Amino acid sequence: MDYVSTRGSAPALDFRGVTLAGLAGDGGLYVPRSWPSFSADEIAAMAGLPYAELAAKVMQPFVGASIAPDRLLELTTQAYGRFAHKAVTPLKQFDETQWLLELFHGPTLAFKDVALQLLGLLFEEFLKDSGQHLTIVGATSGDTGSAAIDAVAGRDKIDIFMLHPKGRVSDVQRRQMTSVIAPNVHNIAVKDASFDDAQAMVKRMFADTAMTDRFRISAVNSINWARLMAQVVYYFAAAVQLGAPARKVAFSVPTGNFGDVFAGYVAAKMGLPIEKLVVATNVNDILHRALSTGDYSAHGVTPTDAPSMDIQVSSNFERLLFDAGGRDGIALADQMRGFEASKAMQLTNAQRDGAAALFTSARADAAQTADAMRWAWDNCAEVIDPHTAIGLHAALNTKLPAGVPMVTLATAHPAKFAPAVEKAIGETPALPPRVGDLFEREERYDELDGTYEAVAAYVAGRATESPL
Ligand SMILES: Cc1ncc(COP(=O)(O)O)c(C=O)c1O
Ligand SMILES: N[C@@H](CCOP(=O)(O)O)C(=O)O
Repeated sequence: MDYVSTRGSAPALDFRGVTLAGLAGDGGLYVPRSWPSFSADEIAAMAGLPYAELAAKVMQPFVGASIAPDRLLELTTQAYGRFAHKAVTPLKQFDETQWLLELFHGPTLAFKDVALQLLGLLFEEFLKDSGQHLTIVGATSGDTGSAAIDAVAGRDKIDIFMLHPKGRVSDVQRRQMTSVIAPNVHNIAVKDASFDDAQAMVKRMFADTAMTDRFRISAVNSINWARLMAQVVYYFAAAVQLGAPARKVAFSVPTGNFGDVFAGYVAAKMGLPIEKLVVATNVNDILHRALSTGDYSAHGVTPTDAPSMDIQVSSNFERLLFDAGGRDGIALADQMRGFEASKAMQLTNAQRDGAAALFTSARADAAQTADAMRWAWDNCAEVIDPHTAIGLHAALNTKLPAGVPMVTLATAHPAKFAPAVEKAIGETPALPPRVGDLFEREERYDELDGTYEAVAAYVAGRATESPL
């Protein structure tokens, strides 16, 4: 298996190469050259497998010769051994058609743990015996940061620099990052910035030879293919429990950077019978507008009760535009350069038609988000977080053929966003005991002006030089 860039000019790499590279050298994102697929019999045989075994089976075609099958199983067993639920991503039933896939049983209480617990181990696997040191630079609207820090804190050959927009993550999210006191963890609160600003700085660093000549820079955001690969697994886990391959299943996915829902697209490409993928956004609705009208234009970020989805420039949408639009990297590079300059672009007919075959979309404002939290509480005594509620709102408003179950991805534990949950349902969700003393821990982070120069100088002053 090798990987090509969505912008057509970076060299193709194997799995080890894309994992360590993060972003392609031409500014594009890596995707597999072709999609591996499973037969109906192979999918049927996945029913009942322990999660770690299923994960190794689904991911092996992407990993190829970079890791032997037995070793991959050891890594998935270690990664998912830290989850608080034996099923890792348990499925709950709401009613005859609506289901909830709980993805927040990892160490930092959000779906990011599913991929990042593994990615931390993959980095270590690929760095051992290499003499190289990795400088991870990431941007977070709250959840990626804590999950990535948990996954790499204390590792010898890795430094992590995590940028969050100051004041725009929840208190729990901030403390989960800033209370990890380890010599290789560097938290940066970027002043007067949105997640999009922070993400743009991270991408710029990958193209800055003054940095890349000295440091081996990599990514933990979903621009890194390995992140998405690990997220494909839970689509298989849920669908086979609900009767796949004999029965189609639909998924509603709270969406920001388009990584989670793109993993669903990959699962469909691999043969999983998915009826629809519902892209659920908050009022930062660029993806809903793009999928429903073809207009992909960023209107500025509005802070909401679902801060992790306060995103307007969705990195992984580029992967869909590439694949669904006919895989013309050179044309896409041109289109993306236009978008980067004007923050607006029109999808081509091929991109729109390619996307429409599987995706639909919906948007939830503040009142609709709160209504969905109340629906889950009143009808099922289930406390859900605002991000999950946006997915549930979309799920409840999507028409499906009879007999097709709808699975909403529960992307975060409600206690991460307790004030918004309490406002909606009058109940305050408690933090699970494993993070119980969070509010007593010391916090450590630096504040920086929101300029690329300030961030680059900060990283350069603390990172360890490493040859490529
Ligand atoms: C809780 C939560 N839900 C949903 C999302 C959106 O996921 P994605 O960015 O993969 O679309 C995020 C952040 O990415 C998140 O942290
Ligand atoms: N919602 C994310 C934003 C970054 O997305 P990623 O999936 O690309 O890492 C967050 O919580 O940080």
